[in-house]
Amino acid sequence: MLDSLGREINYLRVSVTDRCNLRCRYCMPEAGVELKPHSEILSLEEIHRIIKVGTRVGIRKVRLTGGEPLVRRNLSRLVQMIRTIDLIDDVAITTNGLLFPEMAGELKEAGLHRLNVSLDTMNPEKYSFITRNGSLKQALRAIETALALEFHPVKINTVVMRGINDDEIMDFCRLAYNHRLHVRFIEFMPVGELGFWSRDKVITCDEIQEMIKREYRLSPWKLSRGNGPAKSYRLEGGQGSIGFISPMSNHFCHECNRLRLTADGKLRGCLYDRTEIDLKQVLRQGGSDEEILQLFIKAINLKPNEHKMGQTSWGSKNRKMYQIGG
Ligand SMILES: Nc1nc2c(ncn2[C@@H]2O[C@H](COP(=O)(O)OP(=O)(O)OP(=O)(O)O)[C@@H](O)[C@H]2O)c(=O)[nH]1
Ligand SMILES: C[S@@+](CC[C@H](N)C(=O)[O-])C[C@H]1O[C@@H](n2cnc3c(N)ncnc32)[C@H](O)[C@@H]1O
Ligand code: SF4
Ligand code: SF4
Repeated sequence: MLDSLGREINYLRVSVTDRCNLRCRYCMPEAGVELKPHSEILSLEEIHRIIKVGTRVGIRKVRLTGGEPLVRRNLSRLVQMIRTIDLIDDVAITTNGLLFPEMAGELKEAGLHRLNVSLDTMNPEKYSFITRNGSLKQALRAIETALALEFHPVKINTVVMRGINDDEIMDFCRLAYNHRLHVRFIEFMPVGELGFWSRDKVITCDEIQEMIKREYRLSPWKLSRGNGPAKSYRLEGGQGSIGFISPMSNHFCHECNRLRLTADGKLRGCLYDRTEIDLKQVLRQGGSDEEILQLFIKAINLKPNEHKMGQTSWGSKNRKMYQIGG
């Protein structure tokens, strides 16, 4: 379905849990995280039903995210259930990867098409610092496993933060040059856990690209699956590719194609905008598919034209990134 700006909405990002096995500094507080009780979280059947109704407004692509999607019990079963919906042609997850090696086989069998692994550094101490105690070794094993099982494409999400990991930009390029990986450099957004964000930590994608161009020739590139908000390039002569996600310096709201479903059943038209539509209440009161469909249409009609990251602050009332799914 087209929204009021003529944007075709065909992508649903589903947060399957607000729990996580890491505590990244920019995303979650170290302690005192208020988690929703299980009864408030959508069941697999509820998620499946919502996605199925979503196909009637044109949803074709689903991403499972969180919190950490791999900590959700029976995630593979959910993938399998989503794959039974004929009109959905792309099922992906965004994950920190730590639990992936043990689950990779069952996810592949369930029909998962592809995954994006978040990795901000390849230095073990820094990884442990950013994630508050995560093991880099485990995250790297996830990437190796994904390549070995021939998930394609395997994307790496790297949030670039000045003074934290900007000295590793060329290392990430080398990773993409030497392996069949797609590394995306993401501008640091003032969303989520703002204590760690500051304007001077933001590095624009233009700056990053300038740096890379001194060493590599880039040619524009389109991936076979999932060309979300990233502008992608092949590194000439290399095996993989790189991409840039620039929500701060050059936002992509005019071509935004997505809705978000929170783990507790709220539909959001925008990562930044606080407006939410309660699907769970309608579902649990015995609402019909037609009623759910109308709420999808309402969410699409309420989608803002663009975010206001530069002008309004995130505010303590907004949800955290782990509650929305990134
Ligand atoms: N501002 C903004 N940032 C987004 C949006 N979607 C994703 N991002 C950010 O981009 C990064 C990568 O997101 P992913 O979860 O990998 O999803 P994607 O880029 O849509 O994935 P592909 O389908 O593989 O292209 C994350 O850091 C997100 O927070 C969005 O709609 N708006
Ligand atoms: C919230 S996480 C959820 C999925 C999974 N736990 C993971 O880390 O991949 C989704 C993505 O949002 C990104 N993210 C979180 N906070 C961000 C911020 N302030 N700016 C840019 N990206 C952010 C993370 O790096 C991650 O790639
Ligand atoms: S970015 Fe992902 S892995 Fe890190 S705390 Fe947030 S939800 Fe967890
Ligand atoms: S900030 Fe909102 S409108 Fe802009 S791309 Fe992201 S979700 Fe879409």
